[in-house]
Amino acid sequence: MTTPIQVCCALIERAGRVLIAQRPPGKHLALQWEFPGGKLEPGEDVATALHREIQEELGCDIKITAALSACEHRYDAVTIVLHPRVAHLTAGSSEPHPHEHVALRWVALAEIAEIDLAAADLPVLAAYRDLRKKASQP
Ligand SMILES: Nc1nc2c([nH]c(=O)n2[C@H]2C[C@H](O)[C@@H](COP(=O)(O)OP(=O)(O)OP(=O)(O)O)O2)c(=O)[nH]1
Repeated sequence: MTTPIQVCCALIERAGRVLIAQRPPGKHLALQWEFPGGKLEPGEDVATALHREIQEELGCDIKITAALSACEHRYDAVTIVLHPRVAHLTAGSSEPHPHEHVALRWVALAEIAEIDLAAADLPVLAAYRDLRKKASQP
């Protein structure tokens, strides 16, 4: 069995919505939607990798506000361990632009079920829904 690839991703929140990005054609999971992020480089921790990836992919700066549990997912060709973080854009950040994705969308949780999300992201989404539900309870 091959060693899993460590991948970080950010659930960037704004005004009750979360940013999702559509993967380019010709890559693994072509045209599916994901949370922006990417592979950790050797020796990198999740936060460092995520700040780097978000700068490279979207040209913006984030502040991480919460960590969700890591989830392992086995695709046919590769196994990944996804390390999700909840975040928001910093006050001085540029607007996100899709440098490496086909498209970006800010989606409400109520509409995200309709989106063709990468399979590894489904448990991430469930954990995020729980977090938001707990936060809204008195
Ligand atoms: N960034 C990201 N990758 C995800 C998510 N869900 C999911 O299954 N993946 C998979 C897709 C890829 O197989 C892997 C991440 O690889 P990537 O291709 O985005 O990584 P990278 O940005 O470092 O790109 P590259 O150097 O391989 O071109 O994790 C997600 O929400 N965000």
